[in-house]
Amino acid sequence: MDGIDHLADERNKAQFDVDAMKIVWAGSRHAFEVSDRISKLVAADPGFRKDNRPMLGRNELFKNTLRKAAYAWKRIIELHLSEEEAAKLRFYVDEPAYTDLHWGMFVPAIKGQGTEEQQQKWLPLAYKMQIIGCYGQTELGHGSNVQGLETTATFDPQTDEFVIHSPTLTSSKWWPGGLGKVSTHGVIYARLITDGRDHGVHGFIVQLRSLEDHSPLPGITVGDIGMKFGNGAYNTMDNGVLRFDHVRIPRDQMLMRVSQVTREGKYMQSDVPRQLVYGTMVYVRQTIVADASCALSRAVCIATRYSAVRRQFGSQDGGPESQVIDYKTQQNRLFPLLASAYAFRFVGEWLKWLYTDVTQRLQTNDFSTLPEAHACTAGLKSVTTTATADGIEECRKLCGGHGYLCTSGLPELFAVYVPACTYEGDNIVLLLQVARFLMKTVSQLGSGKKPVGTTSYMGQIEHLMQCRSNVQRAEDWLKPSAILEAFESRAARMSVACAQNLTKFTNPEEGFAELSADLVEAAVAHCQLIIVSKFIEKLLQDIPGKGVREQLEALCNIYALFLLHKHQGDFLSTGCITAKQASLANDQLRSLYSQVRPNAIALVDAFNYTDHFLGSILGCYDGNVYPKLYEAAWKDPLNDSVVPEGYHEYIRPLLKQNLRTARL
Ligand SMILES: CCCCCCCCCCCCCCCCCCCC(=O)SCCNC(=O)CCNC(=O)[C@H](O)C(C)(C)COP(=O)(O)OP(=O)(O)OC[C@H]1O[C@@H](n2cnc3c(N)ncnc32)[C@H](O)[C@@H]1OP(=O)(O)O
Ligand SMILES: Cc1cc2nc3c(=O)[nH]c(=O)nc-3n(C[C@H](O)[C@H](O)[C@H](O)COP(=O)(O)OP(=O)(O)OC[C@H]3O[C@@H](n4cnc5c(N)ncnc54)[C@H](O)[C@@H]3O)c2cc1C
Repeated sequence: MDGIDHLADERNKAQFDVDAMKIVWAGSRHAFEVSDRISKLVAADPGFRKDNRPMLGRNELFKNTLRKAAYAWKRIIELHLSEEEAAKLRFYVDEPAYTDLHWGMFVPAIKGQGTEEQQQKWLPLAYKMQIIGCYGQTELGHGSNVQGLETTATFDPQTDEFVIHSPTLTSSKWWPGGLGKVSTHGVIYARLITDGRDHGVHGFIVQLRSLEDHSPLPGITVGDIGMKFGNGAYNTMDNGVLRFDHVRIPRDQMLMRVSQVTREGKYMQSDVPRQLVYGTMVYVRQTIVADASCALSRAVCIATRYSAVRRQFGSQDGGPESQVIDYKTQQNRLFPLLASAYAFRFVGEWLKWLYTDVTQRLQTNDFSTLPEAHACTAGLKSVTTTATADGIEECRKLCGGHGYLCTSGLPELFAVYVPACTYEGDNIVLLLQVARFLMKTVSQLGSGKKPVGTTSYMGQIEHLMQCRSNVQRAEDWLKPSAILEAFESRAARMSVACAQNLTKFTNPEEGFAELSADLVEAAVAHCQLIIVSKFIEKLLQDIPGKGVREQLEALCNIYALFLLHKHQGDFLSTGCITAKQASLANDQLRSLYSQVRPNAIALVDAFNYTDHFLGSILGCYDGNVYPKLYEAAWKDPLNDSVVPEGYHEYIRPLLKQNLRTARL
């Protein structure tokens, strides 16, 4: 606007090489270059404008999303973008659309659960978008309890077909994204019934709409489920409702990698575990963890830049007031979120590696690491999305009143992000899955079976049950070994306490239900340990760039000590640390805030977000907030006329009536 960088002084304070940190954040130089190029391409293209979203009505908003999705696809083809580049384009376009479910769930479901033959038939059509698919699992009556789904797929040996049917209102499919108005096909989950026997839930490819005129096929009732939380936000997505009235599909449209139905109607299971039917969810949960760091870093970037611009109180001799970022209370709320964004980035990287490893093993029929992959994706999805949703709202509050304006970008970011705590598995339900995994691990400790992977710390259970932290000075908390021991012993003791309490119940399921709140806390402790330890492992790698390692060490320590402070009840009640040590951790935390303070703006610059992507006046790169806020206000449609519409109908009569009353 005025061409001046109002944050230049802040940028000059940085004690590290920001460009090198950008590469660490992106994951590699190549990833940085792709991300940088595609983000600029999207930002420069008026076809991807998004600032008007909160003002649009649903129909207009949705049509605009359809236009953008088609335009994005056109650009992907024209520019010959690779899959990696296309995925980045989707990310920077920053608008939930049916394509997310097509590429993110429909295609992976066919890849993971379809036979070679089925993949060869369906994937080329899906890759060219000649068919568009959704993931139809959840029903009006059942979401979390997948085994409770009611839709049926009954094999008819006469015709070699399955009959897909919604027997009750509650069996209506409800929520699938892309289903409401767009999808031509869906991977639909239904109870497989052959010869009167129920074999549980399986996936089927079902055509929903005509490829000629888009009308629903006979027997199919389909539509959108209605407006969701917030303006704009997730309302660009057509989450749908769907009912089947005895819809027939050929037998070969059952996804048959895990189990098969023969021409004669015989049900057969491969030697792959039935849990692979849930494989698409494992894949998406892993992507959601990586996405958490993106959403949180975006909110933190806005709040950090604005906190450096915003001044309140503390003016001396007529000088400027204090930057709000210098208040310790602001730092105590903001810097742990900054540290969390980095922590989630690195754990997301690691989880991607774990997922790739499991997928490779599955291809060679090695299923041994599947339970851990399930527990890690479920638990980390839960912990990172909860912290991110809460963190975005905290960032809004950190921006004071202006954070409540749509032009801050934060209300829409919150509204679009918060369903991540529910979709792809309710966060509490997922933590209970982690708890089951932990209880199994604890129960096997005496059996000689060595715990591996993320539970390998349980291998030193005797030590972890009795060790006492040897921290004596605040600086001792900077030692990774001190942090790891505290987090490992807290997690181990909480799990063991739950396992011991469970033995008091004769019926283990009853005990599990009764103790579920404690079990969820144990699962959180375990997941937080994973995040802390993966951050520490990241620091063991070669990290080039002046001062970059030092900044990451400070952020890692902030993340760990902030958690220790927040959950000190756990650490104290399990006897892992003393009250004095908890207090020393807090002293160290304050000193780390002072260390990060001069680097704060550079640490958020390292995310390399364009102003277009941030979509926030408060977070704009040049920090020139006030003129932009002032100018944007005048662009609001309410200011199109000086006297508002409705004045003659509703304001003037009131004023006139008051005049008459006053005269009386
Ligand atoms: C050209 C390119 C363009 C590029 C564009 C790119 C765009 C990409 C964008 C991608 C982003 C994608 C965005 C997606 C947006 C999200 C949309 C949201 C979609 C959804 O919400 S889909 C619906 C999700 N639903 C759920 O998550 C339901 C939650 N419930 C469950 O998962 C299960 O029912 C639950 C809770 C696990 C219980 O199941 P149940 O069978 O009753 O289980 P048990 O407890 O009895 O367990 C049995 C046994 O199985 C193990 N188990 C359970 N789940 C799994 C699993 N997933 N994997 C492996 N194992 C599993 C469990 O541990 C038990 O094991 P035991 O050994 O103990 O027997
Ligand atoms: C924006 C959005 C997009 C979605 N997209 C899709 C999609 O594309 N495809 C699809 O199939 N589905 C989709 N879903 C559905 C989503 O996967 C489910 O909503 C989710 O799995 C949660 O299930 P539920 O709604 O049945 O919640 P419920 O299970 O009914 O949860 C209600 C409450 O009960 C609690 N609860 C449930 N079970 C237990 C338990 N065993 N122990 C303790 N507490 C429990 C939960 O913690 C929660 O507090 C989407 C949902 C949303 C919000």
